[in-house]
This record gives sequence, structure tokens and C-alpha cells, in this order.
Amino acid sequence: MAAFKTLDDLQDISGQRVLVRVDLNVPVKDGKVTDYTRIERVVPTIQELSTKGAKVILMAHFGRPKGKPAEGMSLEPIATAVEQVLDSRVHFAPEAIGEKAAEAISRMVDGDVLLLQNTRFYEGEEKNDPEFAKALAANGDIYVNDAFSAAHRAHASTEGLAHLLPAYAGRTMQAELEALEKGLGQPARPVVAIVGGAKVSTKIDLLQNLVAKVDALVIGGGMANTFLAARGIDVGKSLCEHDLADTARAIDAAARKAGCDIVLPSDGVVAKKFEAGAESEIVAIDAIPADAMVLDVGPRTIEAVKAWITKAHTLVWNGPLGAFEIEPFDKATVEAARHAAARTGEGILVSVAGGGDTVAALNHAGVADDFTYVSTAGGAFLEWMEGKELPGVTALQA
Ligand SMILES: Nc1ncnc2c1ncn2[C@@H]1O[C@H](COP(=O)(O)OP(=O)(O)O)[C@@H](O)[C@H]1O
Ligand SMILES: O=C(OP(=O)(O)O)[C@H](O)COP(=O)(O)O
Repeated sequence: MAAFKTLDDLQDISGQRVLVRVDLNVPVKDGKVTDYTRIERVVPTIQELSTKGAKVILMAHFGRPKGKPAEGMSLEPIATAVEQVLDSRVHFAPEAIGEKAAEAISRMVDGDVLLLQNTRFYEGEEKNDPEFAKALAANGDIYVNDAFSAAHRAHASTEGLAHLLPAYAGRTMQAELEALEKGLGQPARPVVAIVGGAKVSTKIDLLQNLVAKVDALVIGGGMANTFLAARGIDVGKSLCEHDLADTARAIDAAARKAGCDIVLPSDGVVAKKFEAGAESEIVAIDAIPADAMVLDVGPRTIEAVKAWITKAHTLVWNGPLGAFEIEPFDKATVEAARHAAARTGEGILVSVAGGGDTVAALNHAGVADDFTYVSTAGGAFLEWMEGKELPGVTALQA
């Protein structure tokens, strides 16, 4: 890994405006943050810069608002959550660029912390538009990227800005890369990956290379339905991206070629509604009712997943096996997590898990501290595992 500058290289920054890219894309339910891990992980960088007298200007995205303001995706409530964790005032600017942002920044005194509005409220962010990056850069003297979990995105705030201002890696960016290298640089075999969750279209391509790196790929969550459908199974109303059937088949073929076992659910827990208290039943995977959706893998699959964890010496995990936020659909994720934690405790398994919701799921299972390493990153972690370049990291090395 080519070196990048870190906060150790930043001397005498009192009064400087430091634009810090953080990942505040945290799980939220009924307007409340349900897992603070991502916020907690950026505290060291914020505090270090603030203590050194910098004006700390946080940039982040929240959700996928598609380039314009969207209801429920303002970062304003997240500023309050950051404030709680930091235990000191976090100001909020209702815009990320332009007059309102500049005005809020001009009111900052040394050591202040301010959060800018969701960068994805602007088309230029995801397009990595140089004009948008310039508009962001106009409000800063220095750029720090502490969002490892968004480093797989070549966006203006994660990549473009690094070319416009003196650029440094934050403490979390640094710690994540070091920990992943230490845990997974030379993984002991067998290596088992578990991939689940809901971000099917953005993660499915990663599996094509991942199968060459692991001995078994266990697929659960919404991701599994797309593979099952590609194999001709009727998944009813389940979360499924039918247009990705060819991609799923190509991954199946790549796995066969690489000698990687693909492990798909043999049974599922289905319900007609995705809500607490919804009636659910366990069905064989080829007997999913047309009007129901699979919200968790079933007990036979849980045993198969646990058997793979037992065989493994290294486990990489992104994406819950089911919709763990709602009982009883948390069962598979909780059981697999507890089993992996126990094997880790016995010194048999190196377990590395990542992703905003995956971390929340491990916290829900009460085992986040029992894994070898828990990354804040999901997609970025998988891309790192694949050996792909992460644009947000590469830009810091330029
Ligand atoms: N079978 C399923 N159907 C619908 N949603 C699911 C299913 N399994 C898991 N999920 C959802 O996937 C979400 C997490 O996915 P994702 O964002 O990809 O994970 P991460 O944030 O850890 O990278 C959770 O909110 C969970 O409810
Ligand atoms: O939550 C994130 O990624 P993750 O779900 O892979 O952990 C990051 O904030 C990136 O978000 P994105 O996948 O909408 O670009």
C-alpha cells in the first residue's frame, strides 16, 4: 500500500478550515439512530482536529437521494446524534455549498465543529463533477478523508476534493486499512464469506472476483433471492432483482471455475408483511408462497451456515442473513454471529465483519466486541477484499 499523509503530518492547523469527509450513513428507525458505531469511529479525528484549533467542517452523505433534496434524508437530525456522541456542540449548515454554507462556516470559531447538509442532495456529488468539488473546496483549506466505508465511491467529496486541497487520511481511515491488512492480509484457509443484506445491485458485481479469493460463499438476505430466482426458483414477493439473473449465473460459473462453494438457502422464513408481529412460517425454498416474501433464512440453512463457520479459519461477513431489525427475522443473523464469536473466542477463527447494518446486527446479537475486527465498511470492505483499488484511498496516495 502506497503511503498517504495522516493527521501526524498536519502541524499548526489552528484557525484552518478542515473539510472532513465522514460516513454518517447510519441505521435510523422512526427518526432515531439505532446504531452509533460509525459516529463513534469518527470521534477521534474530529476531537484531534478540534483540539488543535481547526474549524472542523464535516461532509457526509445519507441514503441515496439521487442528486436532489429528499424527505427524510437531511443530515440535520444526525448532527444532533453526533453532538450526543461528541458531547459538545455540532453546528449544522442547511446547504453543503454556496452562500448558506459559507455563511455558517464564517461564524465558526477555532475548535468548532459543523456538519454540512447531505452531499448527495447535489447532482455533482456522485458524478464527481469538478465544479461541485470546487464549490466544496472553496470552503476549506485542508481535506481529511475519514470515510473508509465510502472510499469505494469516486464521488466529489470522497475523491475529487483530494486533488484540490492538501489531502490527509483521518484516524479511522488509517485504522481500518491497518486492521484489514493485519486480519486478512494473509488469511488462513478455509476462508468463508457471508454476503447478505439488501444492496443487491451495488454489491453483486463484487462477488465475481470474491469467489476467486474464498473457499465458500454463503449467500443470504435479499442477495440470495436474486441467485435463487436465477436458478429458476419462484421467490414470490421477496426482495429480488430479476434483471440481475445473468450476473448471478455468471457468478455461479466463476465460482465453479475457482472451486468456490456457493451456499444458498434451502429453506426460508416467509411473511406476507414486512412488519413487527407479522405472521410468519418456515417453508422449503422451492415452496415460497406467491404472495409472501422471504425475510430470513430457515433453520436448515442456519445449520448449514454454522457448519461452514465451524469449518472456516477465516470469516468475512457483509450483509445480514435476514431482516434482523424485526423479530423473528433476526434469528439466522443472531445465531450465525454468536457461533462465529464463539469460534473466534476459542482461537480457531479470524472473524472480520463490516457494513453499517451488519455492525448494527452484531450489536443486536451482543457479539460485536467478540469478533476479531468489525469494520464500519460493507461494500468498501468487500472491494478491498477483492483486491480492487478504492478511489477514495488512491486519491489520498496521489
Ligand atoms: N430477505 C431480506 N429481505 C429484505 N431485506 C433484507 C433481507 N435480508 C436482509 N435485509 C435487509 O438488508 C439490510 C442491510 O443490507 P446492506 O445495507 O446491504 O448491509 P450493510 O449496511 O451491512 O452493508 C437490512 O436493513 C436488512 O433488513
Ligand atoms: O453504507 C454504506 O455502505 P455499506 O452499506 O456497504 O456499508 C456507505 O455509506 C456507502 O453508501 P452507498 O452504498 O449508498 O454508496
